[in-house]
Amino acid sequence: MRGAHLAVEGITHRYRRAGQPAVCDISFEVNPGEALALVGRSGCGKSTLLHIMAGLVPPTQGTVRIDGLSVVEPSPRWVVMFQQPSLYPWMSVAQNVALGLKFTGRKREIATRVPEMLRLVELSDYADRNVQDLSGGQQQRVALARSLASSPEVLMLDEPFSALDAFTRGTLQRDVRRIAKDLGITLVLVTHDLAEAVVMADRALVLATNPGRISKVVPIDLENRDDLRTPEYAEARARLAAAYETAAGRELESSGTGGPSATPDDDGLNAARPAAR
Ligand SMILES: Nc1ncnc2c1ncn2[C@@H]1O[C@H](COP(=O)(O)OP(=O)(O)OP(=O)(O)O)[C@@H](O)[C@H]1O
Repeated sequence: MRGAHLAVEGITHRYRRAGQPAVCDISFEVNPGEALALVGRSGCGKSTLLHIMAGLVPPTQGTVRIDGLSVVEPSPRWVVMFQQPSLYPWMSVAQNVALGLKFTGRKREIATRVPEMLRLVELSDYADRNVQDLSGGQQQRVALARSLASSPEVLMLDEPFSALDAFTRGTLQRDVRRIAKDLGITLVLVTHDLAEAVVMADRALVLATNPGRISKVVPIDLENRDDLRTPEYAEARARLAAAYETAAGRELESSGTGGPSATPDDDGLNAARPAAR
């Protein structure tokens, strides 16, 4: 597998024709194999942006390109995992993992790919179990194996671990990052959990609200993501928290409810929208 390059070019989206845009003039790129987090307060447009990037929602304006190809519909090359694993309860673990291959005409690969994917997510011993007998964390691992079976170049995650307990969440965060890095997959993660962004991402885009726009880009250069007690982790987390608060402060300001004043600090990203469409 190999990660794809992702280019988001001048995306604006309005759910209602005359309403305020949910996201406004957003441009950024993600490098092949990079892990990017989209963070920001509830309602800043993280999920809207991810759904547009996955081809689930057509944007009002702008383009998303994956390796130069315009995204206009979902594809097995770019897959999304949601908070709910959406498994078929009457099927076994292996049958659920095989579904993507079955629906995309790759039935012949099932015999080799499914055991391989189950090994990757450490569920080999559960292949024949009914998915209903699995814990929430194990079910998310099944969903992950199903997503990976079609050899995607981009894996998009929409708060996939938020329903899990802290320990299971921490293990899955590290495992998903490790698997994506091992396979070279480009990762895009939506989360409001700053610790999750620091553990999983190489870079975080912090969004401000009303309308959703990029407020700040925060690089997260951490050698060690297994030990969260290091000064490097604390420093990265503090930097991200400061950017998050600035974005939230601006949101308070622009909605006219007061709040801390903030200097514009968008790294020129929204202005630097590529001209090509
Ligand atoms: N289907 C929809 N129809 C109309 N408005 C919508 C729809 N989905 C989202 N919105 C609006 O678009 C804005 C952005 O919502 P979105 O769900 O993308 O934000 P978010 O940052 O992912 O929020 P959260 O963290 O709470 O999930 C919000 O104002 C929301 O009310």
